[in-house]
Amino acid sequence: MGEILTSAQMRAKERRVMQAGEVTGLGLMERAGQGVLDETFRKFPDLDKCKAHAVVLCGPGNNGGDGFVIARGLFERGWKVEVFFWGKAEKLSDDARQMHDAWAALGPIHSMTPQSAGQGERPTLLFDAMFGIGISRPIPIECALSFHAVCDRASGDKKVICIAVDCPSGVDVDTGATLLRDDPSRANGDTDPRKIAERTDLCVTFHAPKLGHCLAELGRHPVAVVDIGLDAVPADAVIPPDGVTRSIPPVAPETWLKEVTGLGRGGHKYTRGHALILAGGVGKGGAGRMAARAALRTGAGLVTLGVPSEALAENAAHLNAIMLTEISSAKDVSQALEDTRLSSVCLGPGLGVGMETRDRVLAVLRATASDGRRAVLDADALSSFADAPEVMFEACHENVVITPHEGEFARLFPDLAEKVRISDPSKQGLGKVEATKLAAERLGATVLLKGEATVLADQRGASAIHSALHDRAVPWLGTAGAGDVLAGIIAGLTAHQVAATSAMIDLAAAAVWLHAQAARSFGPGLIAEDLPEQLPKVFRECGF
Ligand SMILES: NC(=O)C1=CN([C@@H]2O[C@H](COP(=O)(O)OP(=O)(O)OC[C@H]3O[C@@H](n4cnc5c(N)ncnc54)[C@H](OP(=O)(O)O)[C@@H]3O)[C@@H](O)[C@H]2O)[C@@H](O)CC1
Ligand SMILES: Nc1ncnc2c1ncn2[C@@H]1O[C@H](COP(=O)(O)OP(=O)(O)O)[C@@H](O)[C@H]1O
Ligand SMILES: [K+]
Repeated sequence: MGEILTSAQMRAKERRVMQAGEVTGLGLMERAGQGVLDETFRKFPDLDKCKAHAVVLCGPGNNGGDGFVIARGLFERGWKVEVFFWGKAEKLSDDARQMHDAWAALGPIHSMTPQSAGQGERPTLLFDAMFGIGISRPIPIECALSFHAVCDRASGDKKVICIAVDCPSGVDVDTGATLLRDDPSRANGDTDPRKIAERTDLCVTFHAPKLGHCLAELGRHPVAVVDIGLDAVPADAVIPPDGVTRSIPPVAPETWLKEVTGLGRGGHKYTRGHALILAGGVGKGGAGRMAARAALRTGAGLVTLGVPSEALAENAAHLNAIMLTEISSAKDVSQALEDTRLSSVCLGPGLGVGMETRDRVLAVLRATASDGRRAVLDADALSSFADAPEVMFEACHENVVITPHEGEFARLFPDLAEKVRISDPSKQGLGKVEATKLAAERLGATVLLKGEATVLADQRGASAIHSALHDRAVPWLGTAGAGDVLAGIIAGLTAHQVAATSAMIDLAAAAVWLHAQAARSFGPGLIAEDLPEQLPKVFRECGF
């Protein structure tokens, strides 16, 4: 599908499809509940053959409605099913009420308390259908305790397999954060709602992943997406295309990569572009050299490393295909960029924090402001503006991408970073995606916020997430210099003439994918130098 939705977008979509008469709320709920079962048995095929024991915890909203469908589906398969309900039947929505009543005709509904839920034998499966995308405040402590009481029942010693319906209860799917109570002393041990996500083995969501599913905070369980028939109405009939956060990689990464980057097309070295990478002084050139090598391996026709005069000898001893030039000041930067064959510039890695770097950044931004050339600002190029970020914001333009990690992001956007730490949306907390979008708007350029989940946003409101979680996890990418290589890959991709028509955010997203793919392909033991050398294999596998 390739789209990642917010809870509001999901609801808008659901409403639109129902208005179109394509499906009823009851029909959606039935498909949702059955879909959870299908995905559960796909993930745990051995359970499909047995008639085991399950507990379903149902909440007061439509998430609970899905739970009653799940209970009925399991009962019809011959399972022993216990249902606990937190809420009042008369307050349920019509759809959830009907599902409640349909279950009530088959089996008892127990009131959910930690005491009642803790009785009896440990089940094979526990379905958490307490709260889904409608959560607006931290979940009741009794619900959290009931969940754990089932997992920890004294009778039996097997691990209970926990399935989250739509999301682990208590998680805000727009941010991936768990809503916490004000009083931290009441959020310890099993009363800490984050523990539910930690114990979750599989989360089954509907139609499309939500933002929170793609961000690391939600937990490390796999997420399955089931089709509940909402594709009858195209997404952009409901939400403008730029409003939907895209998932990187999309469904067909190779085709996407070719379209966005133009890689694999013909041309000579000048049409493949010339990237200029600025590196630091004596003994500080490694980061810049790695970025330069990544740019060359990514397909820039030429790459020049610009270093201060005193570092020329050191760098000359390290370089062959990469050219070397002296760039000792902001004036040298401006002069170098008078050569318009230089089609992309990358600066930051190893450059040093201070006024000199700041001046070089401003020289690059001035030189590229109106001629379509691209600039990548990373590391020290960003930290040098910690005292005066607005100076950088003022000079940035749509052909710039900044690639901060969370620390660098906080230096430039301290107010946004602070709000990301607040988990309660009623206190103006922000998710990582929303914060990145606001940062990009402020900057007037593309922001690439790195991490396990890398979030990208641009000045037009477009956004994307590359989620290195679950089957795409590459923890070994957390190695010194990996970010320098990413900056170089972007410089390499954006240097290319055929990439001139692609939006910066798309090229940066392609770079993030190539970077992670190179790390996946190399495997554990990876060091940053290995990344550029792994790119040819990745390109071959993509059919270039
Ligand atoms: N949308 C779709 O496309 C589809 C949605 N489907 C399913 O519906 C789910 C969304 O349902 P939902 O909107 O009813 O919200 P849900 O997550 O059940 O929780 C809200 C309820 O909890 C209550 N409540 C909240 N916080 C509380 C607290 N701390 N303590 C106590 N109560 C609290 C809140 O009460 P209120 O805030 O109004 O007082 C309300 O009653 C979704 O996740 C998916 O599973 C599928 O069936 C098919 C397609
Ligand atoms: N656990 C992880 N899983 C996936 N990617 C990671 C992980 N840790 C780090 N990365 C990626 O590695 C890179 C690290 O960049 P950065 O923090 O700038 O490192 P450095 O400054 O050492 O180059 C980023 O692209 C980031 O997304
Ligand atoms: K849930």
